[in-house]
Amino acid sequence: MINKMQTSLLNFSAMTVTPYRNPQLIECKDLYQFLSACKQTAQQKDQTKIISISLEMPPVDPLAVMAAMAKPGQLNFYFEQAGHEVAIAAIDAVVSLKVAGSSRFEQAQHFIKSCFSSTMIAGADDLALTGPHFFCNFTFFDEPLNGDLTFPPATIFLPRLQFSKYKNKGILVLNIEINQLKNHEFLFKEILSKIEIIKNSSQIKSNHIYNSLENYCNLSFNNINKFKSSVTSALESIRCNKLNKIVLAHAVDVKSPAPFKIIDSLDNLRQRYPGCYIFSTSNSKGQTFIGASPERLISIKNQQLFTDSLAGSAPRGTTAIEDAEFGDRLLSSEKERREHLVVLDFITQRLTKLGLAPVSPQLPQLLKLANIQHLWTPIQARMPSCVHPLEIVAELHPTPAVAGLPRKIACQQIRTFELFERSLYAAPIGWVDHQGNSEFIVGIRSALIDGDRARLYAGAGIVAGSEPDKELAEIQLKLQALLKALV
Ligand SMILES: C=C(O[C@H]1C=CC=C(C(=O)O)[C@@H]1O)C(=O)O
Repeated sequence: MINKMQTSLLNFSAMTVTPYRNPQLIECKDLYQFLSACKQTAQQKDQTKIISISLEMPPVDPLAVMAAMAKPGQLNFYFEQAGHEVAIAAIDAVVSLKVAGSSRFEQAQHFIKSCFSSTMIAGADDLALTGPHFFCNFTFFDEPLNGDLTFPPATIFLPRLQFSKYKNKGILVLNIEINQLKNHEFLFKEILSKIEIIKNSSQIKSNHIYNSLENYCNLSFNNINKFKSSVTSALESIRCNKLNKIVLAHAVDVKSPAPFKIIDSLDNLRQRYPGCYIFSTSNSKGQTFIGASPERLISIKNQQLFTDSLAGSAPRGTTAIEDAEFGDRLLSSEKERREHLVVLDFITQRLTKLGLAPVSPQLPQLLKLANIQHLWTPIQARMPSCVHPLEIVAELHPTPAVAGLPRKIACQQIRTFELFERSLYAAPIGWVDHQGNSEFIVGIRSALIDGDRARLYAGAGIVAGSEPDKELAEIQLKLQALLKALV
């Protein structure tokens, strides 16, 4: 049976069971009784398949929890915004869906809705990031070329364990299949042991080793000329009015003397890029997609939608004066402003089409990251309750910040110009919760890690007036920034 110390650690006095949307509050004295109550309630509701229990915990680092608990062969997800003191680790799947094709966002939405309708939600509900969350990654294209299924076009999963930290609070969400409750004594012990592992997750020892390209065997830098010739051809399409804008990317393959360490690389990324969204998502075959993206596709909190137009770039200066000069030049460049406006107009139109009323400032601002600065316009809108977050994702992806305009022609040309599969590069990666909250980022400044090999991706927007050498310099800047953090 549960002992007194464990009971007090879990603070069950604040705990409630909320079956479906009919709040029926049941006070529990300890976890064991609580599980019995869940079992009984679930038996009464015969459609219940999953129980989601949220518990307040000490504010342990979710990356340390990931290091202690994630195993190869599982679906895993990590997400952190260091500047906003929020991080989430999602480990292993209770239920998952993998689909392809043009209806993938719709299928994902139906899957999530149907799972939520058979989930009993219990425990702490007055904290951020409680309750079940579905973690999703979608590839850039809805069908892979050459049957590349490293990551399927859509992967959606409900984790067995989700540990988040928001400011000074830790939140554990356990999602449990109902049949596990049959043996709730065993389950109870298992939960306690997980709680112990989380509490004892030792801190990540930051070693701040930053790499340079010399450390790696570079497998594919020679394609760099191909990138420049693609930019030249794309400029020709723009000149002939076939295209207004296209975003062309380049991939670099590197081989390290030893397997890449995902946790250490994520730790490096969060230290170096606190203003970015640090992420990793692992398939169950040993490959991980990792990155530090400055670009938010959507963030929905309490029915308020936030998104960004992010396009137009300049390097950071080495002195404050040089940095301000680069920033001023970026803000006043007609070419960069045009590249930016295409994205802003597109997002505004797409949201309006869905019945939203987006608002944004008149002029772009500068978003300054450690290695680069961008033109940035934040966009806000109230979310109607009838619109699902994935409808917004489906409508926006891919924006002209990563594809181009007209979107269909740009996407066709990307497939002919780029010699590699984009996979999760520049694609939506994020989560959806049971209350309509959601966060999706665009998977840029990213790499696919497979043992000792990494494929790094970076792209740049091409519009009339773009110069192949400058675009190449921009993507090299982006690639180097990521490469330095991979260890
Ligand atoms: C496509 C990428 O960046 C986009 C986001 C911000 C600025 C961009 C640019 O200035 O070209 C790109 O549109 C990338 O980094 O791979």
